Amino acid sequence: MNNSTKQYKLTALGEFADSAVEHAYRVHMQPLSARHLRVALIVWGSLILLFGVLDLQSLGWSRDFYILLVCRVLQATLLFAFAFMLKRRPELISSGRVTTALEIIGFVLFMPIYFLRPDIATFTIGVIGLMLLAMFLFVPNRLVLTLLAAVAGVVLALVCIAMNGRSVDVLIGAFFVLALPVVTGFFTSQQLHIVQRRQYAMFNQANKANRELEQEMERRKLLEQELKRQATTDPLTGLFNRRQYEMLFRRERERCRRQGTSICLAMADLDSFKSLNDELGHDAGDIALKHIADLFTAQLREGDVVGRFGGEEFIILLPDTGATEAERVIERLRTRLETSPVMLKGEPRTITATFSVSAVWDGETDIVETLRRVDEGLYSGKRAGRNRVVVV
Ligand SMILES: Nc1nc2c(ncn2[C@@H]2O[C@H](COP(=O)(O)OP(=O)(O)OP(=O)(O)O)[C@@H](O)[C@H]2O)c(=O)[nH]1
Repeated sequence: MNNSTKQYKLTALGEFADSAVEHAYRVHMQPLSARHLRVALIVWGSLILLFGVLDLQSLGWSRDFYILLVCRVLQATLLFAFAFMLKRRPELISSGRVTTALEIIGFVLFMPIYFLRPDIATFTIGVIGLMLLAMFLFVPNRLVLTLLAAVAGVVLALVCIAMNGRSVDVLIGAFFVLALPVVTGFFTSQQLHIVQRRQYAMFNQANKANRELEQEMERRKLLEQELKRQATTDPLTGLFNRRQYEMLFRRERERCRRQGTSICLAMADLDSFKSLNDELGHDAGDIALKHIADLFTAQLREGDVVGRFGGEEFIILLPDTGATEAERVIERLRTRLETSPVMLKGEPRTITATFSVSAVWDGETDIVETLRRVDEGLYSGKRAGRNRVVVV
């Protein structure tokens, strides 16, 4: 038996064995049960009043008629009042105690008919039988409580018959007449309880499976985004990696070509970074790389694209920018780097870089061709003494 089957196990009385599940079920069913009960109460009260016409026919405006009328009006008022209350407070039915008390009071108030209308005694027993059956089928309540109210009704009826001096044979006959609807009602209602709870269990299981599926889809989406991020960015600086950069270059190159604007590519190679690593350690070198990545990103326009090409080399794509403007931007970047020391091991450390910048020429659709030229510029910048911008 798996967990879910165990959780929704049913007792012989058609309730969930797990009290928390049973409680949740009753709360779930409360609005519907309250509506059903309100209809049942209104029909029940109306029938009780309607049968007063029959009393009048046979008793006339007699004392007995008035006693019966008071009983009927009391009963109907009680039922209508409860139906009205249920509209505002449907939670009254969730424990079943109020409904059961009402059923027993209903039986008590019904019994005077048996004494005051001996002419229809057999008919009255039949009506009690019908009431018992209706109680099981139309009054939503816990099966065990309905059974309790029904037994109380049968005992009351039998006591009334006995008090009326009827023979044991009549008593036994009445017992069977009343027991039959109780047994029939009990087993029919039990099946209804079981079917409704099975539907509820299935509904909950389907909901749970849906929720799990949604969570799994969400998890996969996040995983996919994370994988994509890992595949496209450099883990240390968060900048685009080489593979992604090549794709972005082609896209921006094509966009600028369509719009008839220029596009420039620049590279920055940190100066003497090896000695920084050797002196302060690899971790300090990482902090410096991160600092430079943040500085470049902060200094450039939103449309500019910064990437890390591995090691201590950065690449900068400047879409919609001519060569003169690009040189100015890159020179500003170089100066800003030179004047923004980074704190390494508690000491400010100035880092410089050699830059090379070039316009992407017509016909250069692949980054490799432009890169070759920019790389040469970088090389000559290093040879010329570093910390400078070379335009190629
Ligand atoms: N901390 C750190 N260092 C790196 C990383 N990638 C590359 N480096 C280091 O960057 C240094 C690059 O050294 P070189 O290629 O000799 O260049 P350089 O010392 O900057 O000298 P020039 O470029 O000629 O000015 C090496 O020491 C690499 O280990 C990294 O991710 N983190």
